[in-house]
Amino acid sequence: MTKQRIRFVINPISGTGRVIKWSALIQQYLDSKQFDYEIKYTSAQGDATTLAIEAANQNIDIVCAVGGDGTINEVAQGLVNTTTSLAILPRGSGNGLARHFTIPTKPTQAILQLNQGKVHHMDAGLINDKLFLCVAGIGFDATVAHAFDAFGKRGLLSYAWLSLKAFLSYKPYTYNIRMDQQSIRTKAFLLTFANASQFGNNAYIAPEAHTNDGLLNLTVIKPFPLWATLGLLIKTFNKKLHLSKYCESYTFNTLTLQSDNPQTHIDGEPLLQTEELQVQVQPNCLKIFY
Ligand SMILES: Nc1ncnc2c1ncn2[C@@H]1O[C@H](COP(=O)(O)OP(=O)(O)OP(=O)(O)O)[C@@H](O)[C@H]1O
Repeated sequence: MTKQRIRFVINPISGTGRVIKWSALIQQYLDSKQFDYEIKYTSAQGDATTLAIEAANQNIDIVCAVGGDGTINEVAQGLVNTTTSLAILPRGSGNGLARHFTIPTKPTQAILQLNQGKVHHMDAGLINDKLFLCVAGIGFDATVAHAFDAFGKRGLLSYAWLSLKAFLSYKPYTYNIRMDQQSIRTKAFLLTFANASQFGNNAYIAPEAHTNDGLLNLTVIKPFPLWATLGLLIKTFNKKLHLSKYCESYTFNTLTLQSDNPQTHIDGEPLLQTEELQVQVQPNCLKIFY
């Protein structure tokens, strides 16, 4: 059997909490009969893309992103439309894409799962020419992503605190959307463009989204009364959000959106945009190994 070559691209600053000794764990648990591997570390933003492009040029079979959705996104940027597959060892705060593919969040189990991995094909999304793999959006979640970025302190507690603070003063915007053949004008609490089903932490914003259907999903959460908040949260974690009367769900190939809201996010990373948003699916553009 020919061995597969894996390049691990580790973002040493991803995640919070204890330091994980990836190199020792990979040596111990990755099946050396199946794989030859090398480990590279990022030292700045953008490095993961450079390391992934280099690996694809060397026909390395798999580049495994070790980090959060930001690192995965950077690796994927280097692998789209190549024969090299993306793999994931999750080490972020939300791990939306990894959880979508039921990749374990425990390091040892995630490495052991690589030993059973197979290649699958997936779509991605483009939002104003920037790649997203999991979700991108505008509205409340983007406001929180911007606040989180500016806050400086990471972790779930900071995220929960900033979400609560933003929620108490949030004013919904009006959006003009042109989606394939359909036009919608709507006020919304948030709009999410989803390739995969969740934001991270098993918060299913688009429970019906599939990464291999050649389509993106749009979830529109309409403004809702305060008393409906708990029910919406419960539905989000129970994969039932699409059944709420405050939620509208669509699938699309291409979409343009105009609004006065300048704050968007891509896979949870904040993005400021002034022009209109253009979102489109990139069908079957990436191989993923899990
Ligand atoms: N060595 C480095 N030093 C500082 N920043 C880095 C380094 N390597 C990568 N980065 C940047 O770190 C950012 C955050 O990475 P990542 O998303 O993996 O972690 P996270 O923020 O902890 O996870 P999550 O997105 O799930 O919250 C990325 O935008 C990446 O460009």
